[in-house]
Amino acid sequence: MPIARLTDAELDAALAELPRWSLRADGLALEADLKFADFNAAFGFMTRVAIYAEKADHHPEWFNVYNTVRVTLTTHDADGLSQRDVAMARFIEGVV
Ligand SMILES: C[C@H](O)[C@H](O)[C@H]1CNC2=NC(N)=NC(=O)C2=N1
Repeated sequence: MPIARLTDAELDAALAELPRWSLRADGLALEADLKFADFNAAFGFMTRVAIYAEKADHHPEWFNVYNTVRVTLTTHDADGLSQRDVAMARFIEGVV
């Protein structure tokens, strides 16, 4: 089922609220580069996000190298950004 895309105003508000996150060049995703103390901390973070993702049925795209995780949030069912991405970014800010 399609999900509503963020309006320009909603997107501006989300970017203001989430300083660690930036808009991908194509405007269809939020990105953040996160750094942790070590691999254990990075993988612990990914585990917490994975549990959220399963509950929310909303899944991140991410790339992990040792203590870094590059996270990309987009809503496939919206072909762009939705409030689900904002909610996930907020959750991530609470556990990072
Ligand atoms: C069938 C299932 O509910 C959908 O494919 C869900 C799963 N996880 C998802 N994750 C993300 N990031 N976007 C989606 O549109 C999405 N859709």
